[in-house]
Amino acid sequence: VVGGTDSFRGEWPWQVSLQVKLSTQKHFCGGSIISNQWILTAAHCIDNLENPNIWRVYAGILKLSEINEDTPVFKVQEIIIHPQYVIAETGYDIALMKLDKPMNFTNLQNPICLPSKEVTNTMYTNCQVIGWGYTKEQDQVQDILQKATIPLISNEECQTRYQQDRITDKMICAGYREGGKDACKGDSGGPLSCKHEEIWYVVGITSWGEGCARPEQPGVYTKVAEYADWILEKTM
Ligand SMILES: Cc1c(O)cccc1C(=O)Nc1cccc2ccc(C(=N)N)cc12
Repeated sequence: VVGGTDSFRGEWPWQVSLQVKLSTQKHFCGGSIISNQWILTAAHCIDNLENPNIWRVYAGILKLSEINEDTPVFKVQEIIIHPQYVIAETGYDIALMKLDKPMNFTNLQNPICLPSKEVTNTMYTNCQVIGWGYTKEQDQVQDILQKATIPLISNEECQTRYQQDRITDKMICAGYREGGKDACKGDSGGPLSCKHEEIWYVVGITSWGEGCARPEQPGVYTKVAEYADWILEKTM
C-alpha cells in the first residue's frame, strides 16, 4: 500500500497472507476470509502457481516477521479460478481457495461480509485498501500490515484514465486524482474493504493499475458484488 499507515492487531481480522513454499517460502498475495473454509483472492495471484500444495495461508497476522515454524498455518485443498479469467486487465480476476480444514474464528481471524448485488457502490463512503505490498513502485513486501483510505470513483471517470483498457461493469476503481495513496504489487488479492452501516464488506479485490499511486491512474479492483452468485455456487 502506497501512502498508508500501520494497522493495529485485530483491525482487519479477515486479511490473510497467501504464501508460496518452493525452495523458500514468501508472501505473494493478500486474501480475505469469507467463511471458515474459503479464502477470496485474485486469479492473477495464481498465474503459473496452480498447484494447491505449494500454498500456505496465514490468518490472524499483523507482522509477517511473526511467522515461524510454530505459527498456525493452513494448507490449500482446492483452488478455483474464474473460468473466464485470462489476465487482470481484462477482468474476471477472482479466485477461491478452499482450506484443508475449517478454521476457528477468533478476535484475530474472522470473515468479512460479501456485498449484496442490490447495494450500489455510491453508498460506500469509507473504503480502505489493506496489504503487505509495496509502498512505492520499486520496493519490497512490508512487515507490518498497511491500510489506506481510498475513495471510490465512477467507472466513467476510471475509463477516461485508462484509454488503452476496457473498464467493465465487473470492475470498480478507487483513487485520488492527485495520486499518493493506492494499492500496489503484493497487495493483490486483498480486499478493498468498505464499511456501511457499521458492517464491513469486501467490495473489491485488489487487481491492477498503471504503476502505483500515480496521478490520474486509479487502482482497479474486481467488483465482488458482480460475482456473488458465482462465489455462493462454488462455496456452498
Ligand atoms: C508492474 C509493476 C511493478 O513491477 C511494480 C509495482 C507496480 C507495478 C504495476 O504497474 N502495477 C501493479 C502490478 C501488480 C499488482 C498491482 C496491484 C495494484 C496496483 C494499483 N496501482 N492499484 C498496481 C499493481
